[in-house]
Amino acid sequence: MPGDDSIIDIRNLGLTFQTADAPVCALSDINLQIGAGEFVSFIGPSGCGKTTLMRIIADLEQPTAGSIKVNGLSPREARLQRSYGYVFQAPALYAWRNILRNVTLPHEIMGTGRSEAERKARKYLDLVGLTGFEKKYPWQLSGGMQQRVSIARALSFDPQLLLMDEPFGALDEITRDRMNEELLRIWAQTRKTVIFVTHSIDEAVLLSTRIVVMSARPGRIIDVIDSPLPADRSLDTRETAAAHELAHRVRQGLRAGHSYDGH
Ligand SMILES: Nc1ncnc2c1ncn2[C@@H]1O[C@H](COP(=O)(O)OP(=O)(O)OP(=O)(O)O)[C@@H](O)[C@H]1O
Repeated sequence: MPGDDSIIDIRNLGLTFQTADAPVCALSDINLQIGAGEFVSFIGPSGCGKTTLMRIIADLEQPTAGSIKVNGLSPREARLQRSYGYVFQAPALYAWRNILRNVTLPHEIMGTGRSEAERKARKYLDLVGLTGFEKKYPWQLSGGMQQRVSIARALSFDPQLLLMDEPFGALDEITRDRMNEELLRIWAQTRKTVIFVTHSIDEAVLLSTRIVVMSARPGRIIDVIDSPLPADRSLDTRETAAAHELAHRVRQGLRAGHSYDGH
């Protein structure tokens, strides 16, 4: 269990959006600590606040209750220190820049010298298996490959923490399986702390060391499950009895969470 060295420390956190008609309570009473090297997935019904929670961690939204620390810092300080990389559902690549230049862009903005930016970009493109594609443009790559570029870009600052918001949600199942394998490999190699949002029970089971099950709006934590699966995993791990049991518990949590729906 993570202690004071938590990468993420969330206490009694809530967020209510003030909208024109009525306040929208997106998150309520969230408590969670995440330690270094964990792979934590958030799973829950649409609209339960998963993206909002990621956005709070990334300093893109401000909580209206409670507190949050990222790497021991406020989200704003953590953002300024580039403590995390963010991978969105869509790859968000620039069509007019080739793959190498897409990864070097944030470094250029930060004022990193060109050769250093390229060295980093090449290193992380290699890690995600895209050596040889540096000169291609995004439209010349498949969806899975484009998402690998955005993972390389997120990793290229060598952040301790990787935030991934349904990164493979738009991919077909076969590509998604391959990306899951890739991510297992990258995680084993880099030991980043990963926070991962998904709608897929299979994906959460395969990848996570902990699974956080959330209820329908207002998003609350229904269950936090430590994975009993071995560290060394492959797609076949999903077929084991332990994985089936884990999936069953996630499903039960999701079902219980739905009873909050409509209050
Ligand atoms: N800026 C905003 N103003 C008002 N309401 C918002 C705002 N952003 C999000 N919401 C609402 O807060 C709730 C949580 O949204 P969020 O996108 O975090 O859910 P989610 O769990 O990520 O959903 P999905 O799985 O569909 O991506 C939703 O009901 C959404 O409509």
